[in-house]
Amino acid sequence: MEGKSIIITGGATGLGKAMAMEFARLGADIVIASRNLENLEKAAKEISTFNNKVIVTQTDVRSPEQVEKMVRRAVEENGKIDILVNNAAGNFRVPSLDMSVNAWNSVVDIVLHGTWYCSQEVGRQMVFQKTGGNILNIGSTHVWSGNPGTAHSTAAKAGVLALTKTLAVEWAQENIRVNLIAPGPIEGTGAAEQLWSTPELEKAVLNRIPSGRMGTPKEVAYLASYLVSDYASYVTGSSFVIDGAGHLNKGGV
Ligand SMILES: CCC/C=C/C(=O)SCCNC(=O)CCNC(=O)[C@H](O)C(C)(C)COP(=O)([O-])OP(=O)([O-])OC[C@H]1O[C@@H](n2cnc3c(N)ncnc32)[C@H](O)[C@@H]1OP(=O)([O-])[O-]
Ligand SMILES: NC(=O)C1=CN([C@@H]2O[C@H](COP(=O)(O)OP(=O)(O)OC[C@H]3O[C@@H](n4cnc5c(N)ncnc54)[C@H](OP(=O)(O)O)[C@@H]3O)[C@@H](O)[C@H]2O)C=CC1
Repeated sequence: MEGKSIIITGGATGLGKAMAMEFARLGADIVIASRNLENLEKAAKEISTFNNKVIVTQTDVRSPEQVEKMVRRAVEENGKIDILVNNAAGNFRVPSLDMSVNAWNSVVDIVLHGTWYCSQEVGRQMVFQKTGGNILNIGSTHVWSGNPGTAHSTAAKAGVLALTKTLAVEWAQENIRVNLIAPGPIEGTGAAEQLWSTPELEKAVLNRIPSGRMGTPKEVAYLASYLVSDYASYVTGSSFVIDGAGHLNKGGV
């Protein structure tokens, strides 16, 4: 990944930071973008221990104007963009019958609209550069299993999966690959705080995973590294589940 210029939204925490660290270890220049500047600066310090360039940009992916600024900044600093990881997301548990309009909009705006704004802006830049490139979206296994209590996130992630396939076909001639990683529960991340914050919830989540444990952020980062690298040069329009077989039926009666 030497010399590659990579934007990771939500790159200051959880899976985003783990991917940023791994891409940096492999030699890439990193731009991390999210809302909390303090988190961004703290993460940048850690990511720059690999002697690569790390830029932070305070960006709310729900704003097309802020996304445009983020892309302009990345191009000014690094001269180009090779890879975009659409990782930023919001999620919380709320019964569907009680969900407010704002609660629905807030999550769908971050997950689906934010992914679209970033993809379109970066896609335009990659076409302008005539370099090709690739986009990696972070989805969720909930798209296939459903997940009571997170209708907003699950529906938005399904939109992201459909967008992945559509853009992969539309932009294949531009040599832009578009893929998706669908993680199951990963330990020590924002999802843990939002979705299994009590011991009872955590136990219920663990119970559904045949491998008997949650994944780690590093395991997701290793898969991401493969997908954005040239080892995956013929892989596009695909989704990759990483969940210890959690989306499959465990068997038994
Ligand atoms: C296997 C896992 C799969 C996927 C995992 C992940 O994605 S993990 C990723 C995990 N990481 C993250 O999620 C990190 C980022 N997450 C966040 O920043 C926030 O959770 C956010 C998504 C609410 C966005 O913030 P914001 O400042 O834009 O929003 P705001 O504060 O203005 O609220 C907007 C509306 O939502 C309402 N509402 C909020 N919480 C709850 C609740 N618990 N209950 C009910 N409702 C709730 C709130 O009341 C308001 O509606 P109202 O009252 O006006 O009708
Ligand atoms: N961890 C898990 O078990 C799973 C995670 N996923 C997916 O993995 C990805 C990472 O999740 P995880 O690491 O758990 O969670 P985190 O909460 O650690 O990461 C979410 C990141 O998104 C950023 N973000 C949220 N809203 C916005 C916004 N409006 N604009 C820009 N950035 C924003 C947050 O930063 P800030 O608040 O500062 O903006 C934060 O850094 C998400 O796409 C999630 O849906 C999917 C399945 C399982």
